[in-house]
Amino acid sequence: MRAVLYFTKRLRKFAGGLLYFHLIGTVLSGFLEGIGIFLLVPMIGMTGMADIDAGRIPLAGLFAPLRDIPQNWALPAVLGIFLALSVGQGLLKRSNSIVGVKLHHSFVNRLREDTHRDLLGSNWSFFVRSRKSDLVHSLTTEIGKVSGGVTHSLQLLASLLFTAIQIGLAFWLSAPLTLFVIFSGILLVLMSRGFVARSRKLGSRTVELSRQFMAGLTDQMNGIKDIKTNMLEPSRVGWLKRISSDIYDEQIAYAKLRSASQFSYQAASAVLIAAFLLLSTKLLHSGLEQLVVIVLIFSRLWPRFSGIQSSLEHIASAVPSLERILVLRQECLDARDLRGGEPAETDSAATEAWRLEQGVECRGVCFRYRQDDERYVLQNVDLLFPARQMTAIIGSSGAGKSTLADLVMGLVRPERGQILVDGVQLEGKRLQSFRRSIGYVPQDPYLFNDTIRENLLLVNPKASDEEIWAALDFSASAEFVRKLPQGLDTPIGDRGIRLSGGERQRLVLARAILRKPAILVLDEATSALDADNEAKIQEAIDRLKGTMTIIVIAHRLSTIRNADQIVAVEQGRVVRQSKSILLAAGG
Ligand SMILES: Nc1ncnc2c1ncn2[C@@H]1O[C@H](COP(=O)(O)OP(=O)(O)OP(=O)(O)O)[C@@H](O)[C@H]1O
Repeated sequence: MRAVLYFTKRLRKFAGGLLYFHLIGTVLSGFLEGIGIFLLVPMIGMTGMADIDAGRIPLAGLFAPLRDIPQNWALPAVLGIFLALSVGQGLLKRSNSIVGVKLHHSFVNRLREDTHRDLLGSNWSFFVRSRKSDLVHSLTTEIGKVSGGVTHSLQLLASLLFTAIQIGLAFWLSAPLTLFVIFSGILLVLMSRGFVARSRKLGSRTVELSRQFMAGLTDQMNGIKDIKTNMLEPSRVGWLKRISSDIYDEQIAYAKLRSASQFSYQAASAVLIAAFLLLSTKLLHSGLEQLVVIVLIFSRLWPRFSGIQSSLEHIASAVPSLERILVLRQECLDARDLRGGEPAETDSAATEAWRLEQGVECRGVCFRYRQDDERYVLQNVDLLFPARQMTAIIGSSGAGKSTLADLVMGLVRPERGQILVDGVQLEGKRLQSFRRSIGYVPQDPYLFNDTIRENLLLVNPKASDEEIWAALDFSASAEFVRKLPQGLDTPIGDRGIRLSGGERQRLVLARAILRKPAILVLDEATSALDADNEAKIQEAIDRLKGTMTIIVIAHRLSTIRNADQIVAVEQGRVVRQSKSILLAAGG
């Protein structure tokens, strides 16, 4: 019931009056549904066409004027009223169902957009510890399940309202019989609590299985080259077979549960209707007309009970997905990127780029990825990256070079110590502004499945073609882009798969430069390049010296030769900062 309340509260907050409008529309439409048939008996009775004691039927008085209609017009008049009621109900149902679909989808869209925004607002550490496929799964499959929960919550609310009205009407017809049915209904609800609990359990299992499924498939697609080269296809086929069989078992279990619940309802209905007829004829001596009306009402009311039960089962199976989304959103809020509470600015124009005047300083910085890690990745780092100078960071693999760059860029925060930019610790908007002024080329550059132009414009949507070609020239990519059949408008495939590693690296470098950054961070950005292209980029970087702050993480001596400062990181500590010693050692 907590989930129903949650859905209802959210829906009410989101849709306001429209929710009530929709619910009333649904109730009215449900109420009118079949009312034509229900009223046929009193209407025909009132025309005098059949010998029915209309006086014993409620609402019959409404049709008294039918008595005055000439006999041969009576049937067309009755059928006309029946037709008008049925068509009116159909039109109401149609427009109301459209309102319902709009309400439902706009609510789900809002939930997805909010969750997505919360995700994007989370800090880098959050992404480091999360499985990406789980996040995609939450935004797709789990929100899809929540969407089903919303539909059933709307149906449930309408059913409850409708049932309440029908019960009122039934009470008016016969209080003892209504009490009997309500009592049976309550008994049934109590009996079927087990079904709801089991639906919820199965819902949790579904979520887990589909997460595993998506994670496995994502891994497989990302590592398809390794799979092919190592001939791992049979093991992957086996994996899919196993998980498909688990999903099959779980789906069958759910189908069995639902059919068992429906069967018990059907059986209980048959018993109830038999007992009900016996009670009304033998004990209460109800007349035929009254009995017909009561049977008609309960034949409409009873399916509602089973509808309520079915909705509760559906909602229960959607609850684990909803809970996962709520937990995820809370985790995102706890891992907000920017301290001070405000979410990341989505409008890039809203924050001015930072102009670095003095430099970025690490003061007693200690960092580890997890609080329970014994070892710190970086320990007591004291270091200044002076503005408009080039600093090279060297060190063995795993020494902490990339982590140091992440700290400088404000992607992760030190556990102890401070990162000062121009002498101040950055928070909120100032941190955003600083981030906007960084051009970054990672070790494993990412390109989107789009054209070269779109990939470049991502960081500077207003860049002209001239600026784009200048950036391509800088990164020694202009030549290969010109040779492509569609030039700048060439699609580059998933993660830029249609380009070579070196071409991808050069494009990402062009993208970083197009941003006109105040700080350029290159994390082994030339590792995939041949000597010729590396030399060209080296020259270009040399030309940039003095115009921007450059931080280069490098293994090759050629990359660091022209650096103003060289920082050696070893096992999380900055051990050397002297350029002459290193260059002398390197020959
Ligand atoms: N996301 C992460 N979670 C946990 N530990 C991490 C994570 N990223 C890096 N580490 C650990 O932090 C240490 C430093 O990693 P880092 O990537 O900074 O090294 P690096 O000097 O850049 O290495 P390389 O030259 O191989 O890129 C390593 O021991 C690594 O295992």
